[in-house]
Amino acid sequence: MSFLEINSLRKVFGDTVAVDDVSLTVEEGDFITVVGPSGCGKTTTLLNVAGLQAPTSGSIELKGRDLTDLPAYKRDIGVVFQDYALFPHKTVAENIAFGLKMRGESQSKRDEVVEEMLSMIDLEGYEDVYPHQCSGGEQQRVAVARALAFDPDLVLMDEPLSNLDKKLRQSLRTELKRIQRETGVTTIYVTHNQTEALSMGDKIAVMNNGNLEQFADPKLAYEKPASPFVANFLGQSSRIDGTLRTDSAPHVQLENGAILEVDVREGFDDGDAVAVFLRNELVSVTENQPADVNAFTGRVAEVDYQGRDVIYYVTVPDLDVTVQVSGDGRGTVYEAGKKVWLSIAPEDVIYTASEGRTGDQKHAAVQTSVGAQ
Ligand SMILES: Nc1ncnc2c1ncn2[C@@H]1O[C@H](COP(=O)(O)OP(=O)(O)OP(=O)(O)O)[C@@H](O)[C@H]1O
Repeated sequence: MSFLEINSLRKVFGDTVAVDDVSLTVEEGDFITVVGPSGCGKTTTLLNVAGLQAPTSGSIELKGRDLTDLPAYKRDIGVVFQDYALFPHKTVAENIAFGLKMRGESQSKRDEVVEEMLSMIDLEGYEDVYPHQCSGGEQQRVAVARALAFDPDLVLMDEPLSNLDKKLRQSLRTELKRIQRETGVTTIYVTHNQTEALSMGDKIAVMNNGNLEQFADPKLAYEKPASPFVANFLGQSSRIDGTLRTDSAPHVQLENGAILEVDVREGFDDGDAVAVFLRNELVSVTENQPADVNAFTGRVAEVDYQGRDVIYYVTVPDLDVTVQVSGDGRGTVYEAGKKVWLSIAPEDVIYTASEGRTGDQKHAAVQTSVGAQ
């Protein structure tokens, strides 16, 4: 039995299937990130776990207890939602102590916990301050403290950092991870930001269209995606379709006859239709022909200089696609029209079982990921 078990969760609103069929098991102390494009069912999943919505079907068990008929306030679950604002007319201390007060804890116990929480979120001395006197980042830290103060079994966070600027979001990410490590509280964290999901999660759940596409260690999901959707969603890459050949030099045979050497992935057989994803940071771009096996010549079609990095869109006739690659912005920056060589090591070539091709995919070879920030 796992700490949290979500079994075949389904939630339908009229004609809309918000969550189709999601099953997920979470171990105690884990920090799980849930990521996926807008409307894929992340928030609905969380609301059902929190008890703020009732599932159409399926069940949720926490510590072996079926939560289905348990109201939200009896679930021992702390929530931090993007629009779940602090109580504006209560001080920071009163906000943090709210759950404890509801439980009938004494004033001295509440004061003790508030002090402990304020120290944890680095806001000592903020007891009597009101939310409107706090910055956005401070308010979110107070919201986290409020969710943790009553020592919940589980904490659910829905895009808690999305209203903050990039720099603050990065520092709060680190802080949230530290707080979670210190408290050891099992946490489910929803975001549409892939970097956040990969960097924060002990495990990452990738959702699409109300379903769970992959639930795995972030590195595994990034390097061995379970589906073309996951490969495309986690990271920037260019897609090419072909057929896997697992003879002496394993390779993917592309439709135009070109060959990309690859490592063989467990579970794949000779003749499988595969979708190859060239991660833009794993493709090298050079002026001279490299000695590597997977080397292709092409022409720079577009240059996107970003300071430290430079992104090139290189048209490669042999691969029949425009490949997106990142180069070093600090060195020589190639101009549009320049002839260059692209190469990628066989072990860096990512592929998944192809979901069946449509005519559109061939022409949409440059796949930028959705929602990257
Ligand atoms: N109360 C509701 N009534 C009707 N439809 C809803 C309701 N809540 C969600 N939906 C629909 O269910 C689907 C999933 O929504 P949900 O909010 O769970 O997605 P999400 O992945 O959290 O999206 P976002 O990242 O934009 O917050 C969407 O199509 C949404 O419009």
